[in-house]
Amino acid sequence: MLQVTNLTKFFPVAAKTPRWMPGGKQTQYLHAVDGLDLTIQPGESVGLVGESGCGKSTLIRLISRLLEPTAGAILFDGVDIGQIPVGDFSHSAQRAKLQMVFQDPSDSLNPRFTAFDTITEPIRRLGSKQDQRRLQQRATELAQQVGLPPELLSRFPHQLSGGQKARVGIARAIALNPTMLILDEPTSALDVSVQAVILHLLADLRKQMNISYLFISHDLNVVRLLCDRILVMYLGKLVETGPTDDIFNHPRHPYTQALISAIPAFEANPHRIPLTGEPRSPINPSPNICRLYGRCPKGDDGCQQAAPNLQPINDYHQVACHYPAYPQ
Ligand SMILES: Nc1ncnc2c1ncn2[C@@H]1O[C@H](COP(=O)(O)OP(=O)(O)OP(=O)(O)O)[C@@H](O)[C@H]1O
Repeated sequence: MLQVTNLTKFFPVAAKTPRWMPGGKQTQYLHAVDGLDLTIQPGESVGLVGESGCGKSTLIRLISRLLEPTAGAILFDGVDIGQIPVGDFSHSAQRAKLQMVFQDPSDSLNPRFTAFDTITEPIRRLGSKQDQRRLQQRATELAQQVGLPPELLSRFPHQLSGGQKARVGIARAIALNPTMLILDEPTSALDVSVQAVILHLLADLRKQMNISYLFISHDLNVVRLLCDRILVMYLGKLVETGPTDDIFNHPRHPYTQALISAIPAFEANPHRIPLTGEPRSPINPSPNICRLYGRCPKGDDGCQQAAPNLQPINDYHQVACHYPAYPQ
């Protein structure tokens, strides 16, 4: 269904070397996505997890052709969509089959569109031509499928609750019977009780429609509920992949272990490994975890001590790996 090979995105960042130094000012590159391979089978639900700044959004913007890759191929349903120019992709046949559900429904819905306009927009843009009565009928079917009362179809986003807006975004995404959905933290902006309802809706839709999911989340519990397999991303690379239960029960990579041990529990966990940005705990000093990746403006000494392999470049920390040799 989806096969990504050696996908790479480098962003140019301002060079730190002053112009007057030998060699002059050189452009350096931030390796947001760094030679990444992944495959998703038909009907499979795959979770992508990783800390803030590891490259998740860049990866999905590449797959959904919102960004041009530096290198690599993106094969979707046998077509190398990486070759379709970014401007043409939104009108292509592949776009109809590859849909997205975005993070915050309040931000992603057009405030000037009613729920009906939003849900039927992909049909009008990419589907077969349909009269208004048929569109109304399809919008009602979709609203029922996602649990949105059809009488709300005439409302604008500001007249809907967070959960209702999330349902509108999902109805829009499934309007053209896609084979794959990319879900970018679809429930992170919702309060916890609504989150659970929307996650169950997504699980049900997958069963009914046999759609593949690429599900991005910070929340491992959410991924556990919805995904067959997990990809763990760190500094632009996949550092571990495996069936969900294996990743939870036997995480192999130190970063995955840190992520899993950070899942909130009722009792304090003495073996918890601090994640990036957290103060190191006296119980587990965790010397190889960079606490400041992406946030340290000048590569400070504390950071150097916390991660001896760290090599600050410009305003970012670019490192091959903070961890000791890891058995692949
Ligand atoms: N257009 C850009 N130009 C330069 N750097 C960028 C650009 N977009 C993203 N980056 C950098 O690429 C890295 C990866 O960013 P990305 O948004 O993909 O991370 P993320 O894992 O999605 O983070 P979050 O979970 O916080 O959304 C970050 O260091 C970010 O600052």
